Amino acid sequence: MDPAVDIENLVKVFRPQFGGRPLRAVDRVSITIQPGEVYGLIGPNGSGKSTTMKALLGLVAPSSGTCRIFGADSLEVDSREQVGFLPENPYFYKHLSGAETLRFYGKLCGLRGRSLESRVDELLDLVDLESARDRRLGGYSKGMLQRIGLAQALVQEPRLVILDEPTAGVDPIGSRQIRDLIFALKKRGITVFLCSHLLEQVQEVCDRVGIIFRGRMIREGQLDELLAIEDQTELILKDASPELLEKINRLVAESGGGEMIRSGRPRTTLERLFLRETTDRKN
Ligand SMILES: Nc1ncnc2c1ncn2[C@@H]1O[C@H](COP(=O)(O)OP(=O)(O)OP(=O)(O)O)[C@@H](O)[C@H]1O
Repeated sequence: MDPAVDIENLVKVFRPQFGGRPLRAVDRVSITIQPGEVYGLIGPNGSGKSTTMKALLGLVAPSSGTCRIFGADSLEVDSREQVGFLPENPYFYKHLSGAETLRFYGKLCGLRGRSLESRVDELLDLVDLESARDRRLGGYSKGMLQRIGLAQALVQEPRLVILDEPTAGVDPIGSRQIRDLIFALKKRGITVFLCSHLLEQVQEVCDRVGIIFRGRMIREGQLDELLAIEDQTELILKDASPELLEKINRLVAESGGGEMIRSGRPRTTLERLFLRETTDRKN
């Protein structure tokens, strides 16, 4: 099966219109995302996350390298058929209601009649905006707007959803709702490619993470592996008596009384890893 996302050696150089130095916004970035995975791209402001996503969507032409969606080159219009996109700053017609907005996008995707109406109902229910369906978007909160944006991205039942900062400007409760929606997408087998500055949320929802810094991918992997501290071992014991702990402290002896739940390396947090990789780095 083709990967959902296959970005190979992507380079994007922006050339200033009136002279000045060209900017290498993305520098030989490769990302492969398998169907059903939730992948998070993190990095400081201006590190090339949005440009990478736009190149994948065919909105920005790569200077070199290729981007493929389920095997189809991003420069071909057909590649976007299976993709839903929530941009960083989605624009909506403020005078339309939630239901009208989804109906509008549904029509653009070729839905009509009953199937359009039932899709609109289903999406409003999914993003928990059923009670606000007839209110104009001009009166929606930021969190509600992000959720209607997410519903819009799901109109044509995409197999891949690309979310550029889905929780930007959303309060913790709204962020939690969006996190739960991402879980719901994963449950349905939909591939999610997101970028976010909310590292705790990325840690919660993503299977794999890439850290991009000044256009380059500096770390990538399964969260478990990335967050493992290499030179330490952790023992988690259930019902361990003080005597047992003492024994363990003395010799790390065989347990006897307690039950070993898990042994492995303790985890750092994604936030600490991110800060270590980006702020301590000169280049
Ligand atoms: N159309 C453009 N023309 C010129 N430079 C651009 C253009 N789009 C992006 N850039 C530059 O490319 C670099 C990467 O920008 P990009 O938006 O991809 O970063 P980002 O990681 O998404 O940042 P943020 O977290 O702030 O959204 C930045 O220096 C930005 O100024």
